[in-house]
Amino acid sequence: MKLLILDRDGVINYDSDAYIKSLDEWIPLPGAVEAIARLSKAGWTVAVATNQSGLARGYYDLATLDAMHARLRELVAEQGGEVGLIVHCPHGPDDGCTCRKPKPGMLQQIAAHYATPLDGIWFVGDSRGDLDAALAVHCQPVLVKTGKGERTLSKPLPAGTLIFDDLAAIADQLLL
Ligand SMILES: O=P(O)(O)OC[C@@H](O)[C@H]1O[C@@H](OP(=O)(O)O)[C@@H](O)[C@@H](O)[C@@H]1O
Ligand SMILES: [Mg+2]
Ligand SMILES: [Zn+2]
Repeated sequence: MKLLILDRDGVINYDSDAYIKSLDEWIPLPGAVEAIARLSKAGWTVAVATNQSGLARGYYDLATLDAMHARLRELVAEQGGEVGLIVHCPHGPDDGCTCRKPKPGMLQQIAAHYATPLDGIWFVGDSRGDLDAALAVHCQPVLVKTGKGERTLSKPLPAGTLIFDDLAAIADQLLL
């Protein structure tokens, strides 16, 4: 199965150290919507695994998060593509959940949904926790330089991590 799993903030849309707290703050990165559409039109399933501790922190509610994801789906659909399963972790760092990256719970949830193994599946993120979540379930860790990617790149990376400028470059590579 051609499955690609993406982190959201810093990969699909701009991220902020102040969190993405409203639909207005949710702004796609250049080329990201087009990249998802190109991939899905070429037969790829593009799923999303995103930490959303802002919910636990009370910065925004589930309706706002859902509106962001509806906007993403709408924009990709306008380009003739579609977005697969979007899974989020609503918990805070101290909640001890199994889904907050770097734990791999969301990746496992996506694999179960599509009844497919995760080995070698690319998981694209901008933070070290994304890369560690990938490694925990034998996904291929992929770092983009957008969002917190440059910050992540300033420290040693897990061996074998693939590095790309942005999601558009990843689509170019996968669609070669
Ligand atoms: O990159 P993904 O997983 O899609 O989402 C990250 C967001 O949930 C937020 O995660 C927070 O980390 P803490 O949850 O406070 O550790 C901070 O890094 C914020 O800047 C960021 O917007
Ligand atoms: Mg991120
Ligand atoms: Zn969680």
